[in-house]
Amino acid sequence: MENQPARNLPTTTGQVQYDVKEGTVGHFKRKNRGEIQSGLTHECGVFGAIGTGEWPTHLEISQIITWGLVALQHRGQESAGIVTSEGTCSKHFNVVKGMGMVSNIFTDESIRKLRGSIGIGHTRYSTSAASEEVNCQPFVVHTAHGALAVAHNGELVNCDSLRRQVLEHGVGLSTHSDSELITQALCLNPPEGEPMGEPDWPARIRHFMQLAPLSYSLVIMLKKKIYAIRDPYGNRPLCLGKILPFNEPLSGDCDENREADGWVVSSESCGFLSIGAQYVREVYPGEIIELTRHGIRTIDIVQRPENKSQAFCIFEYVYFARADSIFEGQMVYAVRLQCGKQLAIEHPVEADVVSAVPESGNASAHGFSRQSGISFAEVLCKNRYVGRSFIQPSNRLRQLLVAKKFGAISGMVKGKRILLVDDSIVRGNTIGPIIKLLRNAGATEVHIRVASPPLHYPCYMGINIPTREELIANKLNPKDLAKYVGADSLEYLSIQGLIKAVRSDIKTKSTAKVGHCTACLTGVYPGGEPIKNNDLDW
Ligand SMILES: O=P(O)(O)OC[C@H]1O[C@H](OP(=O)(O)OP(=O)(O)O)[C@H](O)[C@@H]1O
Ligand SMILES: NC(=O)CC[C@H](N)C(=O)O
Ligand code: SF4
Ligand SMILES: [Mg+2]
Repeated sequence: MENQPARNLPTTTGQVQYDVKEGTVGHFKRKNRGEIQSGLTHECGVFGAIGTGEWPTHLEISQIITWGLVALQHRGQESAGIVTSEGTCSKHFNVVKGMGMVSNIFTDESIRKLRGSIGIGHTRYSTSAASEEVNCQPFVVHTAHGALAVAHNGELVNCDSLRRQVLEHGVGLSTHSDSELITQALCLNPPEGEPMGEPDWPARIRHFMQLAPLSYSLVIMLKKKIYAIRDPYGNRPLCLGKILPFNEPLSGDCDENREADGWVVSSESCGFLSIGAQYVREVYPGEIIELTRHGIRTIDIVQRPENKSQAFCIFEYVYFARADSIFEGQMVYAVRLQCGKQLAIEHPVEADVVSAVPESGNASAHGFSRQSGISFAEVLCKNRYVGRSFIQPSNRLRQLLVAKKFGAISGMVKGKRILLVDDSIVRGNTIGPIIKLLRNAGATEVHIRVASPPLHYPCYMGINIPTREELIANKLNPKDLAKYVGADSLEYLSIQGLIKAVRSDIKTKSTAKVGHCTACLTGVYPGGEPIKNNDLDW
């Protein structure tokens, strides 16, 4: 490992060097996570809100952020935090953070404590550093120019080398979190210096973005403003919403010039209507937006290296995002529907009923049903009180637990040939026990269709995709997997089919403006090849 080339920052050719070996930070990744999981675990959610006009604002900022985080709860359930500013003292922010779900941390009392006209929030699924109180976000640091709070979704691909750089500046870090590292890196003076000792935050942010190409969506709060930032590849989502005066209709087109009571910025738009906000647009890849009580403005759009494409995570469409969120001008639900239609074109089958593995498989199953003309029926009930991941010592117990998570609606199943759609197969823990359930309930045939291609490679950009060895597609081809899980047939959507479904309704066809990361499917990483290493701690 000592002999590895220096893994520093983007090279002049624009090649990103991914810190993939187990280093100081890597060692702490996934610490305390010995549980057996199914699926892809989620990523983080970030949220920010600001009142416009006179301060103190009449908006209930901390309540708005709490509801915003509740809507982003599916992105991370380990811990959450909110930091607010009253806009009067640059040394003091109000902070509430804790382990667990949003509704447990933010009680009426803690929401009251979070006074302010501006604030940011975070809900965490850890990818770098352990799931512990000390790593909860937003991170707050006190600089010579006042306090700074940062909430981060994503994972730095060059974390180790950036860490070394920051430490070389004499800065101490108190955790192994890449998000704390970002917070400290933002405090570095930009190379061009700063006028008269005043901080030039946009220059600092640009400097950080040049040091770290991937992967982040950030909300950064100062005493009186928020910066919303997406990495130049646009890998993680981030969008803008406008809080309209009470009683104004939220439907219809929204433009940035319409009068606003406040602004919100969020990983996903799914919670906007419930907080009285209207979806405006996405933050563009590389864009730095400043939100103040006077409104919003784009400060800069940091470009990618010339030969590199945009790389929005395609799995946001497949699985991570809530179906009622909007990305690239389209509803996630509509894309999943399209994936199901494409799947039916690629892998038709004779069956009596099309059904879904709830939740994420639902929309694709409806798409399959519409395309094939085979009617849709629910055949499984999901117990919402059984968690997504679980600790069990044996395969037998693990499989029994999956079975416990679902129940078969026998009346819909008995004597039927069932075509069952799921959004993804990762480790293969879920689908086998479900097939067994359906057969026990009297299904005569069970055919599996997967609305995404097989996963072959790990993700270095904020998603917990297991090691190659754990990914079932690296052990069994579709035919053998069908046999292994007890299906009559099993087929995946093709990579081209997924891309086609995702892009079919995107207005612009310009390849400079549209691009998706498919690295976990293809092994082609957005910034270039990662340094290969077998000790991946994923
Ligand atoms: O092959 P495996 O490793 O077993 O994982 C695949 C399953 O995990 C996910 O479901 P999950 O229950 O996490 O979430 P959902 O309710 O959103 O579908 C995904 O939707 C698949 O159903
Ligand atoms: N899933 C995420 O986006 C995690 C953000 C950050 N890397 C952390 O571990 O806290
Ligand atoms: S590797 Fe997969 S999960 Fe990770 S960002 Fe790319 S598409 Fe998303
Ligand atoms: Mg599922």
